[in-house]
Amino acid sequence: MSETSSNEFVVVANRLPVDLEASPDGGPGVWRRSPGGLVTALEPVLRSVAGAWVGWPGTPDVDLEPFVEEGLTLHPVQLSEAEVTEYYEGFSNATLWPLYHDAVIAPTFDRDWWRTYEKVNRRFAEAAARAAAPGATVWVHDYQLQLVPRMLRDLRPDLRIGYFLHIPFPPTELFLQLPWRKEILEGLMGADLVGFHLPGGAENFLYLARRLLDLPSSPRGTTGGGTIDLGDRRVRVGAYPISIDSTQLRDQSVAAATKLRAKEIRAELGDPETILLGVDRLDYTKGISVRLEALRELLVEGTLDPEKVVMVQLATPSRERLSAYATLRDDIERQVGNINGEFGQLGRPVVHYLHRPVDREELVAMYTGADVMVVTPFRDGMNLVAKEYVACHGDGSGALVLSEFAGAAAELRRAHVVNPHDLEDVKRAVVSAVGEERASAARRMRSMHRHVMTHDVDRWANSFLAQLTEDR
Ligand SMILES: Nc1ncnc2c1ncn2[C@@H]1O[C@H](COP(=O)(O)OP(=O)(O)O)[C@@H](O)[C@H]1O
Ligand SMILES: O=P(O)(O)OC[C@H]1O[C@H](O[C@H]2O[C@H](CO)[C@@H](O)[C@H](O)[C@H]2O)[C@H](O)[C@@H](O)[C@@H]1O
Repeated sequence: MSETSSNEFVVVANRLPVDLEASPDGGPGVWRRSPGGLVTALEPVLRSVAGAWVGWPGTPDVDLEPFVEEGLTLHPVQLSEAEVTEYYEGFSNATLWPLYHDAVIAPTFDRDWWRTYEKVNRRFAEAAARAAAPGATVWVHDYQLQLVPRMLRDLRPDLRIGYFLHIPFPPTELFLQLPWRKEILEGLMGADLVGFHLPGGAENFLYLARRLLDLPSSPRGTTGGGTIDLGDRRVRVGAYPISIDSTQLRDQSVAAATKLRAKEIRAELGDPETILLGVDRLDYTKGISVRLEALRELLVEGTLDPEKVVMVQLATPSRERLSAYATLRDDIERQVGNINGEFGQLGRPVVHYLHRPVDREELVAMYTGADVMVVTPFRDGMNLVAKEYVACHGDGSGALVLSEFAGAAAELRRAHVVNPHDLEDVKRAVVSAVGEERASAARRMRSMHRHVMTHDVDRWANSFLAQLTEDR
Protein backbone atom coordinates (compact mmCIF):
# COMPACT_ATOMS: atom_id res chain seq x y z
CA MET A 1 0.00 0.00 0.00
CA SER A 2 1.31 3.46 -0.88
CA GLU A 3 1.35 6.65 1.16
CA THR A 4 -1.93 7.70 -0.49
CA SER A 5 -3.84 4.71 0.94
CA SER A 6 -5.19 6.59 3.93
CA ASN A 7 -8.76 7.15 2.77
CA GLU A 8 -11.52 5.55 4.83
CA PHE A 9 -14.15 6.33 2.17
CA VAL A 10 -13.46 6.17 -1.55
CA VAL A 11 -15.78 6.79 -4.49
CA VAL A 12 -14.85 5.25 -7.85
CA ALA A 13 -16.62 6.63 -10.94
CA ASN A 14 -15.73 6.96 -14.61
CA ARG A 15 -15.42 10.73 -14.31
CA LEU A 16 -13.93 12.94 -11.64
CA PRO A 17 -16.32 15.73 -10.51
CA VAL A 18 -14.22 18.12 -12.58
CA ASP A 19 -13.14 17.77 -16.20
CA LEU A 20 -9.84 19.00 -17.55
CA GLU A 21 -10.58 20.88 -20.75
CA ALA A 22 -7.49 20.77 -22.93
CA SER A 23 -6.19 24.12 -24.08
CA PRO A 24 -5.98 24.47 -27.90
CA ASP A 25 -2.48 26.04 -27.64
CA GLY A 26 -1.14 23.11 -25.57
CA GLY A 27 -1.25 25.16 -22.33
CA PRO A 28 -2.19 23.70 -18.91
CA GLY A 29 -5.98 23.45 -19.60
CA VAL A 30 -8.98 24.53 -17.51
CA TRP A 31 -10.91 22.50 -14.90
CA ARG A 32 -14.70 22.62 -15.33
CA ARG A 33 -17.58 20.88 -13.55
CA SER A 34 -18.28 17.50 -15.23
CA PRO A 35 -21.65 17.00 -16.95
CA GLY A 36 -24.45 14.73 -15.76
CA GLY A 37 -26.52 13.77 -12.76
CA LEU A 38 -24.00 11.37 -11.19
CA VAL A 39 -21.68 14.25 -10.37
CA THR A 40 -24.56 16.53 -9.28
CA ALA A 41 -25.67 13.90 -6.79
CA LEU A 42 -22.37 12.56 -5.49
CA GLU A 43 -20.33 15.71 -5.14
CA PRO A 44 -22.17 17.19 -2.12
CA VAL A 45 -22.26 13.78 -0.43
CA LEU A 46 -18.57 13.20 -0.79
CA ARG A 47 -17.52 16.72 0.12
CA SER A 48 -19.45 16.39 3.39
CA VAL A 49 -17.30 13.41 4.43
CA ALA A 50 -14.03 14.69 2.85
CA GLY A 51 -13.51 11.42 1.04
CA ALA A 52 -11.44 10.48 -2.01
CA TRP A 53 -12.66 10.19 -5.60
CA VAL A 54 -11.01 7.95 -8.21
CA GLY A 55 -11.90 8.87 -11.81
CA TRP A 56 -10.88 9.94 -15.30
CA PRO A 57 -10.13 13.67 -15.72
CA GLY A 58 -12.09 13.83 -19.01
CA THR A 59 -9.12 14.35 -21.37
CA PRO A 60 -7.01 11.56 -22.92
CA ASP A 61 -3.33 11.06 -22.24
CA VAL A 62 -2.93 13.26 -19.16
CA ASP A 63 -0.85 11.82 -16.36
CA LEU A 64 -1.72 13.56 -13.08
CA GLU A 65 -0.73 12.87 -9.48
CA PRO A 66 -3.51 12.76 -6.84
CA PHE A 67 -4.45 16.28 -5.73
CA VAL A 68 -6.77 17.96 -3.25
CA GLU A 69 -9.63 20.12 -4.56
CA GLU A 70 -11.76 21.95 -1.97
CA GLY A 71 -11.17 19.26 0.66
CA LEU A 72 -11.73 16.33 -1.69
CA THR A 73 -8.78 14.13 -2.71
CA LEU A 74 -8.97 13.39 -6.42
CA HIS A 75 -7.12 10.37 -7.86
CA PRO A 76 -6.96 10.77 -11.65
CA VAL A 77 -6.93 7.60 -13.79
CA GLN A 78 -5.18 8.06 -17.12
CA LEU A 79 -6.84 6.88 -20.35
CA SER A 80 -5.15 6.87 -23.75
CA GLU A 81 -6.91 8.23 -26.82
CA ALA A 82 -7.53 4.64 -28.01
CA GLU A 83 -8.98 3.68 -24.60
CA VAL A 84 -11.35 6.65 -24.69
CA THR A 85 -12.54 5.42 -28.10
CA GLU A 86 -12.94 1.76 -27.14
CA TYR A 87 -13.80 1.80 -23.42
CA TYR A 88 -15.73 5.09 -23.01
CA GLU A 89 -17.22 5.88 -26.42
CA GLY A 90 -17.32 2.23 -27.53
CA PHE A 91 -18.23 -0.35 -24.92
CA SER A 92 -19.69 2.06 -22.35
CA ASN A 93 -21.63 4.38 -24.64
CA ALA A 94 -22.27 2.44 -27.85
CA THR A 95 -22.82 -1.02 -26.28
CA LEU A 96 -24.02 -0.73 -22.67
CA TRP A 97 -25.73 2.68 -22.80
CA PRO A 98 -28.15 1.86 -25.65
CA LEU A 99 -28.67 -1.75 -24.46
CA TYR A 100 -29.53 -0.71 -20.90
CA HIS A 101 -31.84 2.06 -22.21
CA ASP A 102 -34.21 -0.43 -23.86
CA ALA A 103 -32.07 -0.57 -27.05
CA VAL A 104 -33.62 2.70 -28.27
CA ILE A 105 -30.82 2.54 -30.81
CA ALA A 106 -29.07 -0.71 -31.74
CA PRO A 107 -26.13 -1.59 -29.45
CA THR A 108 -22.82 -2.58 -31.09
CA PHE A 109 -21.08 -5.72 -29.80
CA ASP A 110 -17.33 -5.49 -30.46
CA ARG A 111 -14.74 -7.87 -28.97
CA ASP A 112 -11.90 -5.34 -29.04
CA TRP A 113 -14.01 -2.83 -27.13
CA TRP A 114 -14.76 -5.51 -24.54
CA ARG A 115 -11.07 -6.29 -24.06
CA THR A 116 -10.33 -2.59 -23.55
CA TYR A 117 -13.26 -2.33 -21.11
CA GLU A 118 -11.68 -5.15 -19.05
CA LYS A 119 -8.25 -3.52 -19.18
CA VAL A 120 -9.53 -0.10 -18.12
CA ASN A 121 -11.72 -1.58 -15.36
CA ARG A 122 -8.59 -3.27 -13.99
CA ARG A 123 -6.79 0.08 -13.95
CA PHE A 124 -9.64 1.67 -11.98
CA ALA A 125 -9.63 -1.27 -9.54
CA GLU A 126 -5.88 -0.91 -9.01
CA ALA A 127 -6.20 2.84 -8.46
CA ALA A 128 -8.99 2.25 -5.90
CA ALA A 129 -6.90 -0.43 -4.18
CA ARG A 130 -4.05 2.07 -3.83
CA ALA A 131 -6.29 4.87 -2.54
CA ALA A 132 -8.22 2.90 0.13
CA ALA A 133 -7.08 2.56 3.75
CA PRO A 134 -7.16 -0.91 5.38
CA GLY A 135 -10.80 -1.93 5.95
CA ALA A 136 -12.08 1.17 4.09
CA THR A 137 -15.45 1.50 2.38
CA VAL A 138 -15.27 1.80 -1.41
CA TRP A 139 -18.34 2.84 -3.43
CA VAL A 140 -18.09 1.99 -7.14
CA HIS A 141 -20.46 3.74 -9.57
CA ASP A 142 -22.17 3.03 -12.82
CA TYR A 143 -22.13 0.99 -16.00
CA GLN A 144 -18.63 1.99 -17.10
CA LEU A 145 -17.14 0.07 -14.13
CA GLN A 146 -19.16 -3.12 -13.69
CA LEU A 147 -16.07 -5.34 -13.47
CA VAL A 148 -14.39 -3.25 -10.77
CA PRO A 149 -16.13 -4.78 -7.70
CA ARG A 150 -14.78 -8.30 -8.42
CA MET A 151 -11.31 -7.08 -9.45
CA LEU A 152 -11.08 -4.89 -6.37
CA ARG A 153 -12.17 -7.70 -4.04
CA ASP A 154 -9.44 -9.94 -5.49
CA LEU A 155 -6.86 -7.22 -4.83
CA ARG A 156 -8.20 -6.08 -1.44
CA PRO A 157 -10.44 -8.60 0.34
CA ASP A 158 -10.34 -6.38 3.46
CA LEU A 159 -12.53 -3.67 1.86
CA ARG A 160 -16.28 -3.13 2.18
CA ILE A 161 -17.41 -2.68 -1.46
CA GLY A 162 -20.66 -1.11 -2.64
CA TYR A 163 -21.84 -0.70 -6.24
CA PHE A 164 -24.59 1.57 -7.58
CA LEU A 165 -25.98 1.60 -11.13
CA HIS A 166 -27.18 5.06 -12.23
CA ILE A 167 -28.89 3.93 -15.42
CA PRO A 168 -31.72 1.40 -15.75
CA PHE A 169 -30.81 -2.27 -15.33
CA PRO A 170 -32.46 -3.69 -18.45
CA PRO A 171 -35.20 -6.26 -18.88
CA THR A 172 -33.62 -9.70 -18.68
CA GLU A 173 -34.16 -10.56 -22.36
CA LEU A 174 -32.13 -7.47 -23.35
CA PHE A 175 -29.32 -8.18 -20.87
CA LEU A 176 -29.13 -11.74 -22.21
CA GLN A 177 -28.08 -10.36 -25.62
CA LEU A 178 -24.70 -9.34 -24.15
CA PRO A 179 -21.96 -11.76 -25.23
CA TRP A 180 -20.19 -10.96 -21.92
CA ARG A 181 -23.27 -11.26 -19.71
CA LYS A 182 -21.74 -13.74 -17.25
CA GLU A 183 -18.54 -11.74 -16.83
CA ILE A 184 -20.56 -8.61 -16.07
CA LEU A 185 -22.72 -10.37 -13.49
CA GLU A 186 -19.65 -11.91 -11.86
CA GLY A 187 -17.96 -8.50 -11.83
CA LEU A 188 -20.93 -6.94 -10.00
CA MET A 189 -21.10 -9.88 -7.62
CA GLY A 190 -17.75 -8.75 -6.17
CA ALA A 191 -19.67 -6.09 -4.23
CA ASP A 192 -21.21 -6.57 -0.78
CA LEU A 193 -24.19 -4.46 -1.83
CA VAL A 194 -25.48 -3.81 -5.36
CA GLY A 195 -27.93 -0.91 -5.66
CA PHE A 196 -30.36 0.17 -8.38
CA HIS A 197 -32.74 3.14 -8.64
CA LEU A 198 -35.86 0.97 -8.89
CA PRO A 199 -37.08 -2.36 -7.51
CA GLY A 200 -37.48 -3.67 -11.08
CA GLY A 201 -33.71 -3.40 -11.66
CA ALA A 202 -32.97 -5.31 -8.46
CA GLU A 203 -35.50 -8.02 -9.39
CA ASN A 204 -33.98 -8.45 -12.86
CA PHE A 205 -30.50 -8.77 -11.36
CA LEU A 206 -31.61 -11.40 -8.82
CA TYR A 207 -33.35 -13.37 -11.57
CA LEU A 208 -30.23 -13.33 -13.77
CA ALA A 209 -27.98 -14.45 -10.91
CA ARG A 210 -30.20 -17.53 -10.56
CA ARG A 211 -30.61 -18.19 -14.25
CA LEU A 212 -27.09 -17.51 -15.57
CA LEU A 213 -24.86 -18.25 -12.61
CA ASP A 214 -27.05 -20.80 -10.86
CA LEU A 215 -26.71 -18.92 -7.58
CA PRO A 216 -29.37 -19.27 -4.89
CA SER A 217 -31.02 -15.92 -4.25
CA SER A 218 -33.78 -14.97 -1.87
CA PRO A 219 -36.05 -12.04 -2.60
CA ARG A 220 -37.02 -10.12 0.53
CA GLY A 221 -40.11 -7.96 0.86
CA THR A 222 -41.88 -6.10 -1.92
CA THR A 223 -39.22 -3.57 -2.89
CA GLY A 224 -37.28 -5.85 -5.22
CA GLY A 225 -34.39 -6.36 -2.80
CA GLY A 226 -32.85 -9.66 -1.77
CA THR A 227 -29.63 -11.55 -1.21
CA ILE A 228 -27.46 -13.84 -3.30
CA ASP A 229 -25.63 -16.63 -1.54
CA LEU A 230 -22.05 -17.17 -2.78
CA GLY A 231 -21.17 -19.81 -0.18
CA ASP A 232 -18.46 -17.89 1.68
CA ARG A 233 -20.34 -14.57 1.62
CA ARG A 234 -23.59 -12.88 0.64
CA VAL A 235 -24.32 -10.13 -1.84
CA ARG A 236 -27.19 -7.85 -0.89
CA VAL A 237 -29.29 -6.28 -3.61
CA GLY A 238 -31.68 -3.36 -3.23
CA ALA A 239 -33.42 -0.29 -4.69
CA TYR A 240 -32.20 3.18 -3.67
CA PRO A 241 -33.75 6.01 -5.72
CA ILE A 242 -31.18 8.78 -6.05
CA SER A 243 -32.07 12.41 -5.41
CA ILE A 244 -30.75 15.97 -5.15
CA ASP A 245 -29.59 18.49 -2.57
CA SER A 246 -33.21 19.65 -2.18
CA THR A 247 -32.68 22.19 0.62
CA GLN A 248 -29.89 23.95 -1.24
CA LEU A 249 -32.03 24.24 -4.38
CA ARG A 250 -35.17 25.32 -2.50
CA ASP A 251 -33.20 28.00 -0.65
CA GLN A 252 -31.57 29.21 -3.85
CA SER A 253 -34.93 29.34 -5.65
CA VAL A 254 -36.48 31.69 -3.07
CA ALA A 255 -33.48 34.05 -2.85
CA ALA A 256 -34.22 37.60 -4.00
CA ALA A 257 -31.48 37.47 -6.66
CA THR A 258 -33.01 34.34 -8.19
CA LYS A 259 -36.52 35.82 -8.27
CA LEU A 260 -35.17 38.96 -9.88
CA ARG A 261 -33.24 37.00 -12.51
CA ALA A 262 -36.32 34.85 -13.23
CA LYS A 263 -38.30 38.03 -13.94
CA GLU A 264 -35.54 39.37 -16.15
CA ILE A 265 -35.46 36.13 -18.13
CA ARG A 266 -39.22 36.33 -18.69
CA ALA A 267 -38.82 39.90 -19.91
CA GLU A 268 -35.91 38.88 -22.19
CA LEU A 269 -38.21 36.23 -23.67
CA GLY A 270 -40.83 38.90 -24.46
CA ASP A 271 -43.05 38.42 -21.38
CA PRO A 272 -44.91 35.39 -22.78
CA GLU A 273 -47.95 33.98 -20.97
CA THR A 274 -46.30 30.57 -20.75
CA ILE A 275 -42.66 29.47 -20.63
CA LEU A 276 -42.05 25.78 -21.37
CA LEU A 277 -38.62 24.50 -20.33
CA GLY A 278 -36.48 21.49 -21.30
CA VAL A 279 -33.07 20.82 -19.68
CA ASP A 280 -31.03 17.82 -20.80
CA ARG A 281 -27.72 16.46 -21.90
CA LEU A 282 -28.07 16.21 -25.65
CA ASP A 283 -28.79 12.47 -25.61
CA TYR A 284 -31.11 10.35 -27.77
CA THR A 285 -32.60 8.76 -24.64
CA LYS A 286 -33.99 12.10 -23.45
CA GLY A 287 -36.84 12.43 -25.98
CA ILE A 288 -36.10 16.07 -26.89
CA SER A 289 -37.42 15.51 -30.41
CA VAL A 290 -40.75 14.28 -29.05
CA ARG A 291 -41.46 17.42 -27.05
CA LEU A 292 -40.45 19.64 -29.99
CA GLU A 293 -42.76 17.71 -32.30
CA ALA A 294 -45.59 17.98 -29.77
CA LEU A 295 -45.05 21.74 -29.61
CA ARG A 296 -44.98 22.05 -33.41
CA GLU A 297 -48.23 20.14 -33.85
CA LEU A 298 -49.95 22.16 -31.12
CA LEU A 299 -48.89 25.36 -32.91
CA VAL A 300 -50.01 24.03 -36.31
CA GLU A 301 -53.41 23.05 -34.89
CA GLY A 302 -53.75 26.43 -33.19
CA THR A 303 -54.06 24.83 -29.73
CA LEU A 304 -51.07 26.87 -28.59
CA ASP A 305 -50.60 30.47 -29.70
CA PRO A 306 -47.05 31.41 -30.81
CA GLU A 307 -47.72 34.94 -29.51
CA LYS A 308 -48.24 33.55 -26.00
CA VAL A 309 -45.95 30.53 -25.65
CA VAL A 310 -42.17 30.28 -25.60
CA MET A 311 -40.05 27.18 -25.15
CA VAL A 312 -36.50 27.24 -23.75
CA GLN A 313 -34.47 24.12 -24.48
CA LEU A 314 -31.05 23.80 -22.83
CA ALA A 315 -28.93 21.01 -24.25
CA THR A 316 -25.53 20.26 -22.74
CA PRO A 317 -23.14 18.85 -25.35
CA SER A 318 -22.52 15.15 -24.70
CA ARG A 319 -20.41 12.35 -26.25
CA GLU A 320 -20.03 14.45 -29.35
CA ARG A 321 -17.70 12.17 -31.30
CA LEU A 322 -20.29 9.37 -31.44
CA SER A 323 -22.25 9.45 -34.66
CA ALA A 324 -25.61 8.83 -32.94
CA TYR A 325 -25.06 12.02 -30.92
CA ALA A 326 -23.91 14.08 -33.92
CA THR A 327 -26.99 12.95 -35.88
CA LEU A 328 -29.22 13.77 -32.93
CA ARG A 329 -27.80 17.28 -32.74
CA ASP A 330 -28.49 17.85 -36.45
CA ASP A 331 -32.04 16.55 -36.07
CA ILE A 332 -32.85 18.68 -33.01
CA GLU A 333 -31.37 21.81 -34.55
CA ARG A 334 -33.37 21.22 -37.73
CA GLN A 335 -36.57 20.85 -35.69
CA VAL A 336 -35.85 24.05 -33.76
CA GLY A 337 -35.14 25.88 -37.02
CA ASN A 338 -38.38 24.60 -38.59
CA ILE A 339 -40.54 25.72 -35.67
CA ASN A 340 -38.93 29.14 -35.56
CA GLY A 341 -39.07 29.49 -39.34
CA GLU A 342 -42.76 28.70 -39.33
CA PHE A 343 -43.98 30.43 -36.17
CA GLY A 344 -41.33 32.91 -34.93
CA GLN A 345 -41.28 36.66 -35.50
CA LEU A 346 -38.27 38.91 -36.05
CA GLY A 347 -36.40 39.00 -32.75
CA ARG A 348 -38.96 36.60 -31.20
CA PRO A 349 -38.27 32.92 -31.83
CA VAL A 350 -40.74 30.44 -30.31
CA VAL A 351 -37.96 28.03 -29.29
CA HIS A 352 -34.83 29.40 -27.59
CA TYR A 353 -32.16 26.73 -27.84
CA LEU A 354 -28.78 26.83 -26.05
CA HIS A 355 -26.28 24.12 -26.92
CA ARG A 356 -24.04 24.63 -23.88
CA PRO A 357 -24.12 24.18 -20.11
CA VAL A 358 -25.42 27.19 -18.18
CA ASP A 359 -24.16 28.07 -14.72
CA ARG A 360 -26.05 26.91 -11.68
CA GLU A 361 -27.52 30.33 -10.70
CA GLU A 362 -28.89 30.87 -14.20
CA LEU A 363 -30.30 27.33 -14.29
CA VAL A 364 -32.12 27.78 -10.97
CA ALA A 365 -33.57 31.10 -12.18
CA MET A 366 -34.85 29.30 -15.30
CA TYR A 367 -36.38 26.50 -13.24
CA THR A 368 -37.99 29.06 -10.93
CA GLY A 369 -39.45 31.15 -13.75
CA ALA A 370 -40.63 28.33 -16.03
CA ASP A 371 -44.38 27.61 -16.05
CA VAL A 372 -44.11 24.07 -17.40
CA MET A 373 -41.09 21.76 -17.22
CA VAL A 374 -41.17 19.15 -19.97
CA VAL A 375 -39.22 15.94 -19.25
CA THR A 376 -39.89 13.27 -21.89
CA PRO A 377 -37.13 10.61 -21.94
CA PHE A 378 -37.76 7.29 -23.68
CA ARG A 379 -35.87 5.75 -20.77
CA ASP A 380 -33.90 7.38 -17.93
CA GLY A 381 -32.34 5.91 -14.78
CA MET A 382 -33.74 8.67 -12.59
CA ASN A 383 -33.70 12.17 -14.19
CA LEU A 384 -32.57 14.66 -11.58
CA VAL A 385 -33.78 17.59 -13.68
CA ALA A 386 -37.40 16.72 -12.81
CA LYS A 387 -36.57 16.72 -9.09
CA GLU A 388 -34.57 19.96 -9.36
CA TYR A 389 -37.55 21.72 -10.95
CA VAL A 390 -39.92 20.46 -8.25
CA ALA A 391 -37.52 21.61 -5.50
CA CYS A 392 -37.66 25.13 -6.98
CA HIS A 393 -41.49 25.32 -6.77
CA GLY A 394 -42.35 25.05 -3.08
CA ASP A 395 -44.89 27.86 -3.51
CA GLY A 396 -47.05 25.59 -5.69
CA SER A 397 -46.30 27.44 -8.92
CA GLY A 398 -45.36 25.60 -12.11
CA ALA A 399 -46.24 22.23 -13.61
CA LEU A 400 -44.30 19.11 -14.56
CA VAL A 401 -44.82 16.94 -17.64
CA LEU A 402 -42.93 13.71 -16.96
CA SER A 403 -42.27 10.54 -18.93
CA GLU A 404 -43.46 7.35 -17.27
CA PHE A 405 -40.11 5.83 -18.36
CA ALA A 406 -37.98 8.09 -16.16
CA GLY A 407 -37.09 6.59 -12.77
CA ALA A 408 -38.40 9.81 -11.22
CA ALA A 409 -41.96 8.93 -12.30
CA ALA A 410 -42.09 6.25 -9.58
CA GLU A 411 -41.93 9.06 -7.00
CA LEU A 412 -43.36 12.14 -8.75
CA ARG A 413 -46.72 10.54 -9.31
CA ARG A 414 -48.66 13.80 -9.34
CA ALA A 415 -46.87 15.03 -12.45
CA HIS A 416 -48.65 15.08 -15.82
CA VAL A 417 -47.32 11.61 -16.65
CA VAL A 418 -46.89 10.73 -20.34
CA ASN A 419 -45.86 7.90 -22.63
CA PRO A 420 -43.19 9.59 -24.82
CA HIS A 421 -43.84 7.08 -27.61
CA ASP A 422 -47.41 8.41 -27.86
CA LEU A 423 -47.28 11.89 -29.40
CA GLU A 424 -50.97 12.54 -28.76
CA ASP A 425 -50.44 11.73 -25.09
CA VAL A 426 -47.52 14.18 -24.87
CA LYS A 427 -49.62 16.90 -26.57
CA ARG A 428 -52.53 16.21 -24.22
CA ALA A 429 -50.26 16.48 -21.17
CA VAL A 430 -48.66 19.74 -22.35
CA VAL A 431 -52.08 21.28 -22.97
CA SER A 432 -53.37 20.13 -19.62
CA ALA A 433 -50.25 21.42 -17.81
CA VAL A 434 -50.51 24.81 -19.57
CA GLY A 435 -54.23 25.19 -18.93
CA GLU A 436 -54.78 23.56 -15.55
CA GLU A 437 -56.73 25.55 -13.01
CA ARG A 438 -54.27 27.16 -10.54
CA ALA A 439 -55.50 25.60 -7.29
CA SER A 440 -55.40 22.08 -8.68
CA ALA A 441 -51.95 22.63 -10.24
CA ALA A 442 -50.66 23.97 -6.91
CA ARG A 443 -51.87 20.86 -5.06
CA ARG A 444 -49.88 18.68 -7.43
CA MET A 445 -46.71 20.75 -7.14
CA ARG A 446 -46.86 21.07 -3.34
CA SER A 447 -47.32 17.36 -2.90
CA MET A 448 -44.32 16.57 -5.15
CA HIS A 449 -42.27 19.30 -3.46
CA ARG A 450 -42.90 17.74 -0.03
CA HIS A 451 -41.68 14.40 -1.37
CA VAL A 452 -38.49 15.81 -2.88
CA MET A 453 -37.71 17.78 0.28
CA THR A 454 -37.93 14.68 2.47
CA HIS A 455 -36.27 12.31 -0.01
CA ASP A 456 -33.02 14.11 -0.74
CA VAL A 457 -29.57 12.98 -1.78
CA ASP A 458 -28.37 12.60 1.82
CA ARG A 459 -31.20 10.19 2.50
CA TRP A 460 -30.23 8.22 -0.61
CA ALA A 461 -26.54 8.04 0.32
CA ASN A 462 -27.22 7.33 3.99
CA SER A 463 -29.63 4.51 3.28
CA PHE A 464 -27.20 2.87 0.83
CA LEU A 465 -24.17 3.29 3.09
CA ALA A 466 -26.04 2.20 6.22
CA GLN A 467 -26.96 -1.05 4.48
CA LEU A 468 -23.42 -1.46 3.12
CA THR A 469 -21.66 -0.98 6.43
CA GLU A 470 -24.20 -2.85 8.56
CA ASP A 471 -22.70 -5.88 10.33
CA ARG A 472 -23.66 -9.11 8.70
N1 LIG B 1 -27.63 22.88 -20.05
C1 LIG B 1 -27.34 22.58 -18.76
N2 LIG B 1 -26.64 23.45 -18.01
C2 LIG B 1 -26.31 23.16 -16.74
N3 LIG B 1 -26.62 22.02 -16.11
C3 LIG B 1 -27.30 21.12 -16.78
C4 LIG B 1 -27.71 21.34 -18.13
N4 LIG B 1 -28.37 20.25 -18.55
C5 LIG B 1 -28.39 19.39 -17.49
N5 LIG B 1 -27.75 19.92 -16.43
C6 LIG B 1 -27.57 19.29 -15.10
O1 LIG B 1 -27.08 17.97 -15.30
C7 LIG B 1 -27.76 17.06 -14.45
C8 LIG B 1 -28.48 16.05 -15.33
O2 LIG B 1 -28.87 14.96 -14.53
P1 LIG B 1 -30.00 13.95 -14.97
O3 LIG B 1 -31.27 14.68 -15.25
O4 LIG B 1 -30.10 12.94 -13.90
O5 LIG B 1 -29.51 13.31 -16.35
P2 LIG B 1 -28.08 12.78 -16.89
O6 LIG B 1 -27.26 12.44 -15.71
O7 LIG B 1 -28.46 11.59 -17.72
O8 LIG B 1 -27.52 13.87 -17.71
C9 LIG B 1 -28.71 17.87 -13.58
O9 LIG B 1 -28.12 18.12 -12.33
C10 LIG B 1 -28.90 19.17 -14.38
O10 LIG B 1 -29.12 20.31 -13.58
O1 LIG C 1 -20.09 11.15 -18.24
P1 LIG C 1 -20.91 11.38 -19.47
O2 LIG C 1 -20.73 10.32 -20.49
O3 LIG C 1 -20.71 12.77 -20.01
O4 LIG C 1 -22.46 11.32 -19.05
C1 LIG C 1 -23.00 12.02 -17.96
C2 LIG C 1 -23.62 11.09 -16.93
O5 LIG C 1 -24.82 10.56 -17.49
C3 LIG C 1 -25.48 9.51 -16.80
O6 LIG C 1 -26.25 9.95 -15.68
C4 LIG C 1 -27.15 9.09 -14.97
O7 LIG C 1 -27.08 9.37 -13.60
C5 LIG C 1 -28.09 10.22 -13.04
C6 LIG C 1 -27.89 10.24 -11.53
O8 LIG C 1 -28.08 8.96 -10.97
C7 LIG C 1 -29.49 9.74 -13.40
O9 LIG C 1 -30.47 10.63 -12.86
C8 LIG C 1 -29.62 9.67 -14.92
O10 LIG C 1 -30.90 9.12 -15.23
C9 LIG C 1 -28.52 8.83 -15.54
O11 LIG C 1 -28.58 8.99 -16.95
C10 LIG C 1 -24.48 8.44 -16.45
O12 LIG C 1 -25.12 7.39 -15.76
C11 LIG C 1 -23.28 8.95 -15.70
O13 LIG C 1 -22.33 7.92 -15.46
C12 LIG C 1 -22.62 10.02 -16.56
O14 LIG C 1 -21.52 10.60 -15.87
